[in-house]
Amino acid sequence: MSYLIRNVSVLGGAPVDLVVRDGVIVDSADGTEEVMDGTGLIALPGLVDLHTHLREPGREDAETVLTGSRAAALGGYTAVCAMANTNPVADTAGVVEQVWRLGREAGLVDVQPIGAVTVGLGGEKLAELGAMADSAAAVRIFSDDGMCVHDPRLMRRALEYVKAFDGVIAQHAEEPRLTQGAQMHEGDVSARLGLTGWPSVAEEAIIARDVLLAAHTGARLHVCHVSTAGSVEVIRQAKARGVRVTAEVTPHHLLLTDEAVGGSIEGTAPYDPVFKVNPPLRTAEDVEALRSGLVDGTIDVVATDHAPHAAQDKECEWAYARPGMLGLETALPIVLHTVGDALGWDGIADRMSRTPARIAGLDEHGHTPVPGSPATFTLIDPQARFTVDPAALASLSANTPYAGMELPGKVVATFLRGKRTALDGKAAA
Ligand SMILES: NC(=O)N[C@@H](CC(=O)O)C(=O)O
Ligand SMILES: [Zn+2]
Ligand SMILES: [Zn+2]
Repeated sequence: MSYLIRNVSVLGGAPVDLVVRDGVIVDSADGTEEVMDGTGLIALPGLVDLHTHLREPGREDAETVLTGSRAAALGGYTAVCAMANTNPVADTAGVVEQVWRLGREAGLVDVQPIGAVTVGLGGEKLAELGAMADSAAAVRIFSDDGMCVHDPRLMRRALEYVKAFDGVIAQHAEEPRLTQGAQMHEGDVSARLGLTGWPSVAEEAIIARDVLLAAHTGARLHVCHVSTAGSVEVIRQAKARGVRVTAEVTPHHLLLTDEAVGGSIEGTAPYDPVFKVNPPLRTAEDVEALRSGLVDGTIDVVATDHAPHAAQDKECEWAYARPGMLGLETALPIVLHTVGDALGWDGIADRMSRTPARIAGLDEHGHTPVPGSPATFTLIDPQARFTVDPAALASLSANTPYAGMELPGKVVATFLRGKRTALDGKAAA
C-alpha cells in the first residue's frame, strides 16, 4: 500500500504532503496512493518505549505480545523494549528469540527484547548476556526490572560485561533492605493511611552507587522509572561529571502523586490498588522536579513501564495487589497534558522517539518523517480530547489509573516501515 497524507504538519512545521511508498517517505505522489487528509494533524517519528511489560511467556491472561503490540500501535509507538520479568524469565537466547519472533509475527511494532541481568532475576549469578547479545534478538539492554541488581559486585561485573558490545544495564533502583514490606511512598500520606513506606532514599542510594560504578567501569547505565527529586539531582551531578548515564520517567510519575492512594482523584476511593506501582507515586515536589528534569534533559526519555495485571491480581485488597499500571495507550496524552507546552513537538519527538531509539540502538526508529526517511511515524490530532475508558483499551488488562479522565491528543494513525499499523482507534491485526 502507498499513501498520500495531505496537509500535515511535521513536528509542528508548515503543512506539507507526505507520500509513503515501499516502506519509505518519497518526494512525490504518482496517483496510486490512498489519500488521507492530514489537516490539523501533527506527524511525529514513531514513538519508542524503552520499558514495556508484555507478560508473554507466562501471563498471557494479562497481556500477550500481540495485544501489547496493538496497544502500542494505538498509542503511536513503532517499537517497544520488552522487559525480561516473564515466566520463564528472558534470561536465555531461547526466550529472547521467542519474544522477538512473536513480535515479528504480530507485525505491529518492533518488539526488542530486554535480557535479564541475572539468572531467573535471582540476583546471584549473571545470565548468559553474551549469548542473548549474539542471538537473533540482538539484545543490547539488560535489566532485572521488577527486582534491583542490589549486589554491587554483580552490578559491577554486569556493567563490565556489556561494555564490550556497547550494551547497557537498565536498573530498577530499589535498595531492598530499605523497602521491606513497603506499600507506598513514605511520607505524610503513608503515615495517615497506616501503610508501610517506600522511602525516596531507597531509590536515590542505588542510583548514587550505580553512577559511581558506571564511572568506574566506563560502561553505560540506564536508570528505570526515576521517581524522586533527589534522584534527578544525583543524575544531574553524574552527567555533569561525564558519567555515561541515561534515565527515564514514566507518564504516571509526571502526573500523579501519593495523594491518589488516599482517594484524592475524583471517582476513586482510598486504597484503590490501581494506584499501587513501583516505584510508588511520590509528592507534588517530586512531580515538579521530574517535569523540569525531563524538560532540561537531565532525564532523557519518557518510558511507559506499561505493566498490565489481570483483574484478580489488581482488584483485591491493597496489600495483595500487584504493583503496576497500564501506559502505552495514554502515554502521549499524559505527556502533552503535563509537559507538552514546555517541550514542544520537537522536544516530545526527542524524549519519546529519537533518544529512546538511540539508547536502544534501534537505528530504523527515531527519524523525522521527511522524504528519504523510513515511513515509521505517527499522526496526532492535538485538538481532539477523549475520556479514558478502561474497557475500551486494546490491552488485555484494564488497570489504567486514568479511568474517566479527559485527556488531550488522539493518535489518528501509526505507520511502521510503510505499513499502517493503526487507524482511528483500530489496530491493523
Ligand atoms: N512497575 C511496577 O509496579 N511493576 C512492574 C515491575 C517494575 O517495573 O518494577 C511489573 O512487572 O508489574
Ligand atoms: Zn521496575
Ligand atoms: Zn517495569
